Amino acid sequence: MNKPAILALEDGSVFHGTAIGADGLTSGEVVFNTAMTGYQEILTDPSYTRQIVTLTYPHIGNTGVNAEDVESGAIAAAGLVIRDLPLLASSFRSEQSLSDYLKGQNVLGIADIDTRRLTRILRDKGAQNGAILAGADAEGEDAVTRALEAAKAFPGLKGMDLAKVVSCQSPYAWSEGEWTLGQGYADAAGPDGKAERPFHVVAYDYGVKRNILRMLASRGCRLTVVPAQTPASEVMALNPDGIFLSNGPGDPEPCEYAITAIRELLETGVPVFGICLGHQLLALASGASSVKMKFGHHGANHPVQDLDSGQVMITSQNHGFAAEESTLPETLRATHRSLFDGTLQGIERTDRPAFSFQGHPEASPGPRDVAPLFDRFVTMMKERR
Ligand SMILES: NC(=O)CC[C@H](N)C(=O)O
Repeated sequence: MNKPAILALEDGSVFHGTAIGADGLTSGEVVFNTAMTGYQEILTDPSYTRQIVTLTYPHIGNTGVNAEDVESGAIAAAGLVIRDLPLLASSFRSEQSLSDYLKGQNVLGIADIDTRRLTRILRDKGAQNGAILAGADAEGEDAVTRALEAAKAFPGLKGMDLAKVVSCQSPYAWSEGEWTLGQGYADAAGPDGKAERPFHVVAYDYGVKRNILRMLASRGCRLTVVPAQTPASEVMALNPDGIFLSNGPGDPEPCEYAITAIRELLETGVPVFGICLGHQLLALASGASSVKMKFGHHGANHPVQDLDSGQVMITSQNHGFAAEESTLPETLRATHRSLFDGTLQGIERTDRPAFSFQGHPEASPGPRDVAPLFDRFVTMMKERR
């Protein structure tokens, strides 16, 4: 039997639907993602911590879920909102239904609501704080009032430091990702899987997605992943060839520990590469400012222009904050811009081997246009030798 669920937004909007995950209450910032594929990667992307994600593609769950397509150890999103959950999951890779997956991880989901109406609200008014009530909690005369109260009680992501909350507790080595791509290997040895990977990269885990680590490993990087609050001195003691700044949830501005460490690391001249939150943190550490966007970028087909070559790339995106181009200091140069709204998508330091990208070059929802950015990082490490 179908169980009821309610989604409420801080603006007073209420949606009645069906519970497809765990019972109970969840709150967070409600955002919409326009990708047609990749719901499992989206749910497990740590950048979605404290966000309730609605997917604009109407049928979600068609291919079930499997143990391979996760970007982290567990679902990170605070809840899922969809139009329609198919009755049957059909794929040779499917191990579980989306509904059982949500329930097994105690994550709430709501289906059978008008996600187009919801998305219009989020586009017009901006991302909204919201709440889902599901199961017995969504019953009773006061259920709507309770949902609205929970939506209004969520403090919002502005000012929220979540990178250190989702980060790993202690350093670990990462080697998954077959070393197949040429750029990384020392001149004599090919990527035969026997030679030692030539570059040691220390990767800050602000909420890192696993495919980023695989992309680096497949280019000949040995990785040491370190907690978000690791001081610069400890990173330098590991003798890195390069430093990677990961994606992650929340507002970059309160991450003082990261901004301070990055500032110190930039002084050493070791190559630095940042993605998404890591990009925003590189900007802040270099003296630029960040802003909260109206509804952000969450999708898999966003056109981004390389300002040097003029080339337009189709990119995967997931961010609600942005480094502001008008605040870039002399030492930072804009390298990429979104063709949707003109916001900054890439920067490089003019005085240091450091660059970053706002979108997700590791995601491959079809297009792989931005993957060469990883090669650029490897080339930088090679050149520094
Ligand atoms: N994917 C990310 O790293 C997101 C960065 C940041 N939390 C934002 O929303 O802008």
